[in-house]
Amino acid sequence: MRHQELGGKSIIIRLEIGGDRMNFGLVANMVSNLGGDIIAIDTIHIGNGISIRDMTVNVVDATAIRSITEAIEKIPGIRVVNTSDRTFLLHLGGKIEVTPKVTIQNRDDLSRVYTPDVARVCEAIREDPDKAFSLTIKRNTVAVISDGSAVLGLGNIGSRAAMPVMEGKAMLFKQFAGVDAFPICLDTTDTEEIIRTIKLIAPAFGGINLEDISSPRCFEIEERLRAELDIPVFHDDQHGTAVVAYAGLINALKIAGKAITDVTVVVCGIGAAGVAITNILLSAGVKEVIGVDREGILVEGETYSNPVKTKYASYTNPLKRSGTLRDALQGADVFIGVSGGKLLNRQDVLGMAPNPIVFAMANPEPEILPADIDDIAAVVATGRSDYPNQINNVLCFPGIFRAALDCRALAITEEMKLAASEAIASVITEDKLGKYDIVPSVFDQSVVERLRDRVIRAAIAGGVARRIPKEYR
Ligand SMILES: NC(=O)C1=CN([C@@H]2O[C@H](COP(=O)(O)OP(=O)(O)OC[C@H]3O[C@@H](n4cnc5c(N)ncnc54)[C@H](O)[C@@H]3O)[C@@H](O)[C@H]2O)C=CC1
Ligand SMILES: CC(=O)C(=O)O
Ligand SMILES: [Mg+2]
Repeated sequence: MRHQELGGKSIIIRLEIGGDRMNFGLVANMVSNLGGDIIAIDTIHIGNGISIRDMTVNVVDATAIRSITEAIEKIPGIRVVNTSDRTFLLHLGGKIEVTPKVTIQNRDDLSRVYTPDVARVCEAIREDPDKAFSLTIKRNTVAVISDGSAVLGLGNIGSRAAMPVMEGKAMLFKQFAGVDAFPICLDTTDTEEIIRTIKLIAPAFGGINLEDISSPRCFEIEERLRAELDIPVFHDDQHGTAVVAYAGLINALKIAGKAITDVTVVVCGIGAAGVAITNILLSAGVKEVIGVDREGILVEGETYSNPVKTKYASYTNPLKRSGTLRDALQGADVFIGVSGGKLLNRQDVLGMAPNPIVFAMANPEPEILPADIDDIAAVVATGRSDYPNQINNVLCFPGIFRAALDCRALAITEEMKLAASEAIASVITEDKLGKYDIVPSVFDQSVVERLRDRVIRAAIAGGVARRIPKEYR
C-alpha cells in the first residue's frame, strides 16, 4: 500500500543466480532500504549450477528501480537478466480482441455466416435499416473515439499514444456492462474532419462514446453529432465525470451535514469535465459555483481567449468574486478539481469552511494527495483506483450505455444523467455510508443494475426510448 499511495510501480527483476543458494533475507533488506517491497519470488529454471528467478518488487519510482538493480548486480554470483514493468507486460499485444460468437466448423456454417447466405441478411437490412439493430453488432456495440488531444491529464499526446486508454475503456465497458466497445483513435484534431469521420462510421454502432477530446472543440463536436446522429453521443469526460461527481457529492454532503442548496462549490479546471460538472450541479440545486482556471477565478464581464470560459463566467460566480484559487476557496464548502496534479495545498484547504469536501479528480496525479488533508477534510476523493472514494467516470459510462442500448435510446438526456447520479448514490445506503465510502466500488455489480433501471425509466419518461424492454412494458 505504501508504494501505491505514492503512485508506485510493480516490476519483475529476472535474476540469474550462480551456485545453489541466495541469501533472500539480505536481498529483501537491501531492496527495502532502497525503496522497494518484494512481493513474490518465482523460480523459472534450476540446473547446471544456476537458477533463474523472477523477483516481483513494488517500487516508489523509476529511480528506485535503477538503484535496486544496480545494488543487486553488485552481489557476487547474481546477474540481473532483465527488468520488466508489469504494467507494460499486461499491455503486450494490446488488451482486447474480437471473438466470434459461433465457430465455423464446416462449409455449411461458412455459407451461412459468409457468402452466399449472408446476402439474404444484407437484403433484409437494406429493406428495413432498423433491422441492423437485430441482425448486426449494432445493438450492443459502442465506439470509444478519441483524437488523443486531452488524454487523462497528459495533454495532446496523439492518436497512437491514446490507444491504451481507449482499449482500457473498452475492457471496462465489456467487463462491467457486457457492452462491446471498439477503441478508435483518429489521426486528426480538426473538428470538421472528426465530425465527418464519426458520422461515416456510425452505422456500425449503437452509441458513440467520445473520450479525451480537448476543450473547447469537444463541445462543438458533441453538440453537432448529437444533432446529426440518431444514436446516443456522449462525451464521457464531460457527462460521465459530471454524473459521478454529483453522485459523490450527494453522499459527501450527508457526511458533512450540509444541504446542496446551501453550499459554495469551487470547480478548478474549466475544460470538458469542469463545465459539465458545473452544469449538473446547477441543475441539482447548487446556487454558488465559482470556476477557476489558469487565469484565476472566472468573472462575468471579463473576456477570456477561450470563449467557453467567457460564457461560463456569465452564469456562475453570482457574487462576482475574483482572485486566485486560494481566494476562491476562502469559506467554500466543496473543492472539485479537474485540472492538473498538485495545484492544491493544505493551506488552501485550511481556508475552507468547516467540514470541507475535496474531490481531487485530476488523473493520473490528483490536485492534492488524500494523505495531506485527510485529518482536516470531511471527505476526500480522487479519480484513482488505488485510493478509497474513487470518483471516476468508470462508475457511469458502462451502465448508462447499457441502459441506452437496451432501450435503443435516441440520445442520453439531462434527465437520464440526473437519474444516473441518483442511481449511483443510492447504492450507498445509510449503513454503508462513511468518510471513505461515499461512492460504490466499480466492482459492485448493483451499480450497473441500478443505473440501467433508473436510466431506462428516465428514457421512457422522456420519450427517447425507441424500444421498451419487456420488464418495463
Ligand atoms: N476522475 C475522472 O473521472 C476524470 C478526471 N478527469 C481529469 O480531469 C482533468 C481535466 O480533464 P478534461 O476536462 O478532460 O481536460 P480539458 O483539457 O478539457 O480541461 C482542463 C482544464 O484545466 C485547466 N487547467 C490545467 N492546469 C491548470 C492549472 N494549473 N490551474 C488552473 N486550471 C488549470 C485547463 O486550462 C483546462 O481548462 C484531467 O486531469 C483528467 O484526467 C477528466 C475526466 C474524468
Ligand atoms: C477518467 C478519465 O476519463 C480521464 O481522466 O480522462
Ligand atoms: Mg477521459
